Order: sequence, then structure tokens, then C-alpha cells
Amino acid sequence: MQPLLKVQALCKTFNVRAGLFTRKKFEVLKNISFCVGKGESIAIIGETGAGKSTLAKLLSGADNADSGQILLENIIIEDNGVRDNQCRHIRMIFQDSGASLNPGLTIGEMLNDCLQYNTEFDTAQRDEKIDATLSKVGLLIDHKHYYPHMFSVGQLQRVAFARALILDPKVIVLDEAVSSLDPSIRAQIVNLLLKLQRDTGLTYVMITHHLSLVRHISDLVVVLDKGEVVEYGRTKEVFQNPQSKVTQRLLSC
Ligand SMILES: Nc1ncnc2c1ncn2[C@@H]1O[C@H](COP(=O)(O)OP(=O)(O)OP(=O)(O)O)[C@@H](O)[C@H]1O
Repeated sequence: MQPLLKVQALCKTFNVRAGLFTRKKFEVLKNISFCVGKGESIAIIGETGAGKSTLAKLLSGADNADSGQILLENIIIEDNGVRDNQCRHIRMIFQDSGASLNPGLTIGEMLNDCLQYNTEFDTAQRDEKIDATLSKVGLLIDHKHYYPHMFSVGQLQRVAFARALILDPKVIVLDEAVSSLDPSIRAQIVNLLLKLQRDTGLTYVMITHHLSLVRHISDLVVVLDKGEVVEYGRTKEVFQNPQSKVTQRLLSC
């Protein structure tokens, strides 16, 4: 299968404090490479501090790498830290979606702003797109008149999906996006993820500590340890026969 998303030799260094007046370089991601196909899911797992969230930020364009490339459908969208800012095809959903919504805007206004800044749609086209997106994520059309505080936690996560989906992305990066939800709501959101993937061929990059979720959803898995890929492959094969000590440790927890 032709990869949809290809990550090549991505490196990221932070300048961290090393003493009162000194700073040192801390290599948080070293030579990260992997690829994933259209309609597939890949999980990024690893122990705390391994670099998972940093990688998620690089993929979504929230931060830039120092070197390496990110390619989408064989087109370079980030090259040695220079991002193609026109690329709206990778969107990110965080753990606490409610906190990132503007409390003073209704959901309809927020989605409308998103379309106004990023598309040439007229008012009628924007309205139509907002209604279609809300129903795609299992919300009511009337919910566009609601403010964020009027939603439950599970509904807020659906709003986050609506915000991510409204620009028709090809990849969604989920950084612990279902972890904080209680089990029944988590199951509903996971079912929504799977349905959206079936219907639209979305590709997911999922950062999570929930290995049962990885087993259930992910075709592929990347295991990070101290910023390096220590294992990468089909989830079933990696989980059945883990080669690295870190994967063995994660699976035994
Ligand atoms: N802006 C920053 N400046 C300096 N160091 C940072 C910065 N962001 C992250 N780090 C460090 O980079 C390392 C990786 O952080 P990251 O959040 O990517 O790990 P993680 O695998 O997502 O961890 P967790 O599972 O605990 O969320 C950590 O040691 C962290 O302290």
C-alpha cells in the first residue's frame, strides 16, 4: 500500500537549563521514521517522557522539527523544520478538548470562523458544512447554538472532532484524546472514530497509554524509548512477539 503519511529521520532538540547560567541541548526525538497508509491507524506508545507528545506536535505542525521530513501523499509538507503552512490535512485532538474551546463563542460560530479563515465558502456553503459535520460526529444541528459549557465531557470530545473534521483532513493526531473519558463514553467515542474511518478513509495517529485501545484500533504501532524508535510494526505481531525490553515492560503492566 502507498503510504499516506511518511515520517523520515525526524529529529528535535530542546535547549534546556543545565545550571544557573548554562543551557544544554536535549535530544528529545532522534531519527524518527515510520509510515502509515490511508484508512489505517498507527499508535505511538512508550514510557513517560519518551517523546510521544512532542512527536504529535511535530506531526500536526504545532511545533517544528530540527531536521527530517514529513510527507503526505508523497508531497513534502515539512522539510528540515520548514512547514508548508497551507497544509490543513493533519489536525490534532488533545486530551482536554473543552479547555481549548473559546467559552465566548457558540460551537456554530467557532466552526464558522474555522471555515471563514481556511476556505472560500460563502455563508450558505459554510452553514451546510457545519450542519453536515455536526451530524457526522453524532451531534444535533441545534447544538451549533450551544456554548462549550453547555456540553457534557463526551459531547465536548465530539465538538473537538467536529472542529478537526470541518476542514476535511486526511490525518487526525489524537494525543490521549479518549483517555480521560469514563469507559462507557470512551467506548462511544472509539466507535465514532472507527465509523468515521470506515466512512471517510481517515488515518489516525494515536498517542495513548491504553494498550487495550491500541490492540483494538491500531493497525501499526511505534514504540518510543528516550526519543528513539525501538520497535515498529503491525500491532498484532509486535504485541505477540515483543522484541524490545520497553515493549515487553509496557505489555507486562
Ligand atoms: N518545550 C520543552 N522544553 C524542554 N523540554 C521539553 C519540552 N517539551 C517536552 N520536553 C521534554 O521532552 C521529553 C519528552 O516529552 P513528551 O511530553 O514528548 O513525552 P511523552 O512521551 O509524551 O510523556 P508523557 O507520556 O508523560 O506525556 C520530556 O523529558 C520533557 O520534559
